[in-house]
Amino acid sequence: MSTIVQQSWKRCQESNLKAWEKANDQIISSKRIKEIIQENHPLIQESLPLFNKLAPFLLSTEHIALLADRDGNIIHTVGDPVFATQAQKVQLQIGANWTEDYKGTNAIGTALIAQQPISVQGDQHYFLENRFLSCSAAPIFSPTGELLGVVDISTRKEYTHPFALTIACMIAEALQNRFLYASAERVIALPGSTDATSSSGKVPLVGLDRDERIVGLNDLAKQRLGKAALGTRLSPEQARAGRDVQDNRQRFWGTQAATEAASRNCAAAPSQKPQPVLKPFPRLAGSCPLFLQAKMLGQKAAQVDFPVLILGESGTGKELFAQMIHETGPRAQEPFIAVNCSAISENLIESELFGYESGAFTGANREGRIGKFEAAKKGTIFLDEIGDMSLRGQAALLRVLQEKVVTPVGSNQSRPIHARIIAATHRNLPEEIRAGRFRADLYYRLKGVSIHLPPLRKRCDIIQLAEHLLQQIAKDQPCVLLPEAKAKLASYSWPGNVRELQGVLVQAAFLSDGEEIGEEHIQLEGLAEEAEPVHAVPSLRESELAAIRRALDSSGGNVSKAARLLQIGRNTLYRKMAEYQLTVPVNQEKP
Ligand SMILES: Nc1ncnc2c1ncn2[C@@H]1O[C@H](COP(=O)(O)OP(=O)(O)OP(=O)(O)O)[C@@H](O)[C@H]1O
Repeated sequence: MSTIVQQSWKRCQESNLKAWEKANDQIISSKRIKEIIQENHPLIQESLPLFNKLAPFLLSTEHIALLADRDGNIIHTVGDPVFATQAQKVQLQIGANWTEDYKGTNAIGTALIAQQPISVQGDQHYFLENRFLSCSAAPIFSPTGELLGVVDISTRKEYTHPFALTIACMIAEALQNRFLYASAERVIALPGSTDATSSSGKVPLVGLDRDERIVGLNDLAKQRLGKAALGTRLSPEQARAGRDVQDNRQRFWGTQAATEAASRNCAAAPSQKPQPVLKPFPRLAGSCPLFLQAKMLGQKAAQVDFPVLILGESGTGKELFAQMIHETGPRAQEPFIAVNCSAISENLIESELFGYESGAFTGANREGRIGKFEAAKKGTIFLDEIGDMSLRGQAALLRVLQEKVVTPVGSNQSRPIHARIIAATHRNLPEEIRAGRFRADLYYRLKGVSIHLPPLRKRCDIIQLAEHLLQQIAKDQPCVLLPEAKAKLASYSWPGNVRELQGVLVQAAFLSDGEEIGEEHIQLEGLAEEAEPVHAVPSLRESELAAIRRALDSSGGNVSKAARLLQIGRNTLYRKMAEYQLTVPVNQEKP
């Protein structure tokens, strides 16, 4: 174990965290997540292009990349949905806090404290439940040296990759450079940057303001000049010898991919290529970060021709999503043909998909019929419920994907196909593959880009979505949701997702017979009482109270120690204890 990890374990033990117990698994409230995302807007803004560039490479590798703010809150993730689902079981997801206080030794929390890049592998995690993970994190600093957050790459411990830490460091460094470019009038590379340092792709960069004062340094420049150089002027010799690089930042990226990302997204670079314009998905409503993340992937997928696999529970909007990808892409003028694979009987699947010749089988149309692939022409074929397709159908489909031709039943002439393929399923395909019900080779062919649509119960924008749907339902007579109705909608678990919400709202609009929808008009399936509260998110006050109780427990009533654990001042803690009417037993109270 590295010293950093050992020190972290010691901190966890001193804080009385029990490795075998469940780690604190609170997810912050959706309102607070929105605030945190707002507060970290520049960090997210700068990170998005890098994360988006990385995302396709993570897709089939069971890796995810995460961005956490300086307080350890996860604010953005991309990567393989299969691993993302496993990671969610230990709250490695947006809205969770991964500081050591909550999650013990882990890459995000420990990198924040150590302020250094770190890998935490399997058993090095403090909590037993996290020991299936392998995580590598690198802190992100502003050009003036403040800690802004952490980039983390995580996977299962069996898939540990030695480059994960390097990639996390590269992203953190790239982000730092982006901030430097954004904050400085001019950026120069210090002399000597073409020697030994350049082989590592690193260059000492100095950001200068209009008066030629140093306003930012990257790590290497900080090592050279010292942090005290901030606010001073470079010596005339240094300034003369420095190379102006404001327009050449792509040199500082180690990889071609990163180079492209840099040149595409660097706001200040005159040589900037235009950003690919992502077209809006007009009919898809929602503002939840989980949903927006999926939407952004969909918008990007619309611009390219890769196969797309949309995953999500029934009623989450998979078909509508596929339509949006089609309608906003270059094939929009061509047909969109949806096929429900679960509704076609096994022996008709070939004739449905590939067509048949006249007299191919009893009951067939006399003239024959073209199949769905040909009907889609140069448009999109949407294979819904692909997880329910028979193994025979899968074998036939795989052949078509490999050979790009179809042979109608009863014919020996194959015909080329040109349609783009989007598939969707509510099933867990890796599990289906393990059970022998789905072909792995077909899965990998279909999942060029996989997009996971969150179930409604995990979304924090239910009310916004409800209001959007209501507008569509009651076009002529606008309806308003009263606060109690909103509360009822927000506290239901929505097993039928958006489709169920739509149905409930149609009924509510009908029952209310007027402009206002009250609680009594919202008729749920009677599951509400059993259902977990949506998101199981405690309020901010509840979380704060729980954190304070826990800190006091861990510190055995020592208020100073509890305040340190909470990273607040002792007086603040006393004030909050008074506010929550918390007392420490007299015999336990220590200064
Ligand atoms: N984000 C959204 N904004 C507006 N309407 C939505 C959204 N998501 C889903 N819907 C609506 O919800 C209904 C169900 O969506 P859709 O049929 O696309 O779901 P699905 O996941 O394909 O369902 P299934 O798996 O059962 O086929 C549709 O009427 C769709 O228009």
